[in-house]
Amino acid sequence: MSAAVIPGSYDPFTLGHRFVVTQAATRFERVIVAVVVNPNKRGMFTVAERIAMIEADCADLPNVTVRSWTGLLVDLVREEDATTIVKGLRSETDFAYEAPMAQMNRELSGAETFFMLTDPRFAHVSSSLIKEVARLGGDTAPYLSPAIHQALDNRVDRVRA
Ligand SMILES: Cc1cn(CCC(=O)O)c2ccccc12
Repeated sequence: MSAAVIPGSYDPFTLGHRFVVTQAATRFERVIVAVVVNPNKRGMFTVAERIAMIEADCADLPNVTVRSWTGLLVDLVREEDATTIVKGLRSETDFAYEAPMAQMNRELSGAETFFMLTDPRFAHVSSSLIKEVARLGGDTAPYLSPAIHQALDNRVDRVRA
C-alpha cells in the first residue's frame, strides 16, 4: 500500500496546496496531509481549525486523511507506514529550502521526498501573503476554496474596511 505524507503549516490551506494534494492522491493509495505544529509560532488558525478546514476541503478525495504532527518528520513517515514525503514547490527558492531537509530525511530513515511543482497560477501565493492581503482589505478569493476564504474573512483583523 503506497502512502505519502504531505507536511506543511497550512495556515491557511491554499489552492496551491490543494493542487499538490490532489495530484498526490491520484498517484498514491493513501495520502496523509500533516499539519506540522510549530510550538514557537501562533498561527492565525489553530491546528484543530486547520485540520477541519483541510478535511472539509479534501472531502472529495477518499484516500486523503489529515492529522497534526510535532517532532521529526521521519518518525511520522514511519508511524504512518509511508515510504514517501511529497513536497509542493512554487519556485527554485522553495527547492533550495527543501533540498537539505530531503537529504537529511533520506539519511535519517531512507524516506524519499518527491517534489512536485504546484499549479503556476499559484506560484506567487504564500499563506503569509494571503493573510497580509486579507488584513489590508484585498480580495483573496482567487487563491482559496470558498469555505476557507470565508473562514479567513471572518478571522482576519482588517486594518481597512
Ligand atoms: C502556499 C504554499 C507554500 N508552499 C511552500 C511549502 C509550504 O509551506 O507548504 C507551497 C508549495 C506548493 C504549493 C503551495 C504552497
